[in-house]
Amino acid sequence: MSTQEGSVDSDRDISLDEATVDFDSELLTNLGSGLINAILEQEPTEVIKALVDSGAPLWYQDEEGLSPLHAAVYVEDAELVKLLIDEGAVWNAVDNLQNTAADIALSLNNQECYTLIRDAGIRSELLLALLSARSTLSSTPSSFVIRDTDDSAAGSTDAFISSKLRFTKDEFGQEICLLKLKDDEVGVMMGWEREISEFIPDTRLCESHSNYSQGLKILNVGFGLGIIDTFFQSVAHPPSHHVIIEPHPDVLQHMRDNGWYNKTGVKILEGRWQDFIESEELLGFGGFDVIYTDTFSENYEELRKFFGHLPDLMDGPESRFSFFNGLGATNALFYDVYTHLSELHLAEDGLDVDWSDVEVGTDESENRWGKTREYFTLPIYRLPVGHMKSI
Ligand SMILES: C[S@@+](CC[C@H](N)C(=O)[O-])C[C@H]1O[C@@H](n2cnc3c(N)ncnc32)[C@H](O)[C@@H]1O
Repeated sequence: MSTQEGSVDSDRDISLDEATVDFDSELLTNLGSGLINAILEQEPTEVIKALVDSGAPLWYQDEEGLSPLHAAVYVEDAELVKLLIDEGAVWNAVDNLQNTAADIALSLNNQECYTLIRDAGIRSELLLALLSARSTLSSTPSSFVIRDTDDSAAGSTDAFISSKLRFTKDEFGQEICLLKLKDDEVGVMMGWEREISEFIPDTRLCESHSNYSQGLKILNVGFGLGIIDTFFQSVAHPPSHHVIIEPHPDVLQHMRDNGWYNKTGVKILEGRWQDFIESEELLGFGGFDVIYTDTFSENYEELRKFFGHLPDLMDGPESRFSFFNGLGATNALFYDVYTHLSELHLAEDGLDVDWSDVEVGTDESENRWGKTREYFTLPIYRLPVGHMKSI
């Protein structure tokens, strides 16, 4: 066969392949839109099931981003929602307005549909966490929490630590810390979080502890603006030991400039928590009464690893643990799934969690923090306080 003949044959192969792909995608589009229409027209469940069995794709989304699951929620058919989930519907697909099917259920005040989808999300994320712990599973479209592939300074610790930070004051005189990201600056720690931090040390973590009057042993991971550490220092009975783990050179310099290295009882461990977690330098304190962590640039997988070290770090059943519960906080469903996921994972590590709702989205603060609050757009912050389960 000549080279020329060969290229004619391969050209024909390519166009045959293209024709097959076109045919397949047209078929799938027809099946997908047929399924969505059948759901919206409230055809009997058996008809819908037959369409799914004959290959109608549950992942299909029409021009408006509507999926079969969105459609089932629009017609408020909980039985169908369950069927589609059991058949593999994508629980976290968003339409063109960025609404998941569960968001639609919330807006319709349909608790049953919402809970079915939320629980599917929790199951899916739990499974992915398990698989990811056992293998080198990479991110999948249905995982939003377990693996975060953001390698910018906002999502990667390495990039974050080598980025420049700017400590400044905003127009209202509040101290803020900004991180340079390409042409933009992102808030690493913003004043609005004070509302959350203020709530933590006195009431939840410190005052009710039986060692409070003799000075608690406190561990904080991630100094940031030092809001939480300042609160820990300002309680009526200051900590006997106050360990702060912080890796960023600009933050460490800021701590130096503000006298943190000279405070009584304060020990600064320069590095990441991963560098110290099994070290004598940290474990030598012999168990902490209060532990808090908020590392900004790490994903849930890292937080989950930190949870696993808590039994070694906590002094006993009276010790308390809290963390900045901010992952998934741009969407009510994702935040709910993430909150449940962390509760289940903490339970595996032997901790019970009490949750308190803190209002952070008053109209005034909404305008006040504008773009800098884009990573937490919900009106309610769910504050966790964990205790070791007593045996
Ligand atoms: C959002 S700020 C913490 C804010 C703090 N809770 C406050 O009250 O101001 C996050 C901090 O975590 C630090 N950080 C990031 N990765 C870390 C890691 N692996 N170990 C310890 N600290 C880390 C950052 O340098 C930053 O100072």
